[in-house]
Amino acid sequence: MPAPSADRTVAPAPGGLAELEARDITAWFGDRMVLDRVSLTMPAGGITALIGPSGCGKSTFLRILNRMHELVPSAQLAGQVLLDGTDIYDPQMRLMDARRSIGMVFQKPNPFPAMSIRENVLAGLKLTGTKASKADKDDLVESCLIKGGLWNEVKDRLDAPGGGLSGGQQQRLCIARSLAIKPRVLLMDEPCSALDPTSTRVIEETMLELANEVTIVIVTHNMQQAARVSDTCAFFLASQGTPGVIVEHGDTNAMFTNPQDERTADYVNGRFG
Ligand SMILES: Nc1ncnc2c1ncn2[C@@H]1O[C@H](COP(=O)(O)OP(=O)(O)OP(=O)(O)O)[C@@H](O)[C@H]1O
Repeated sequence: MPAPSADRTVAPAPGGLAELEARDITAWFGDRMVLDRVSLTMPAGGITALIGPSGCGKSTFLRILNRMHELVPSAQLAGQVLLDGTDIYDPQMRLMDARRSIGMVFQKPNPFPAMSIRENVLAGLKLTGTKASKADKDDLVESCLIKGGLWNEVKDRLDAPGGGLSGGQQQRLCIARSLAIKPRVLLMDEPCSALDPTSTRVIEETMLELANEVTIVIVTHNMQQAARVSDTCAFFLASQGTPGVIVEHGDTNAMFTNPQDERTADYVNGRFG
């Protein structure tokens, strides 16, 4: 269980909770279009789940939301991603600022294995050139590990290597590391798919607590997980080699109990995918 957020919490990011809006996102790898004019608003302080069968473009869409798509040499993109109204692709916006505001947690936990737990949490400060006193760093390590739901398990061994933790603990360490640079949005690409049910439950509880201070977008193949954690949901589909589109989006409860599109009903009820 994540420790209850007591006296010390991660201070809200400057600017507070942020809405993320994707407008008319079209994406290509080489000549191949993989997303076709996808628009989606991800509400501030909410958890939005991206669901859909394999290959429909969910991860590509997620990576576009913090400018990771452009790391692939053949990748191209059209459209806008607005963080509280500011386009993260605007030439005035520095790449570092976009990535700093919009953090990412990956499918496979990727702590720096030889670095200590403490150094892992603080790694983002180094990368972003942020200076902090020893006392501030101690506070930050503690508050981020509390928020990541890991503090109680590691508080007596902060100098032990991050690679010595279990898979679930490593993933929570990665969440704590992301929080240390105070992102306004946290993107999570199947964060529990490599974890056992107990670790999955702890991460889900952590997410529900974090949503008070950071907007969350999660890609998941697990329909129960989408139903448990998300407030809103978007169903992606790429039928027969066509680019991915959003077939339906909206309130998660409504999409699971009363989907408007037959294809959504078939997918959420496990009839394909
Ligand atoms: N680096 C890449 N180079 C070329 N094509 C890619 C690359 N990454 C993804 N694709 C293609 O883009 C399409 C969308 O892939 P993407 O990984 O976004 O789908 P997904 O819905 O996240 O799938 P999954 O659920 O299996 O992770 C797929 O057809 C995939 O083959």
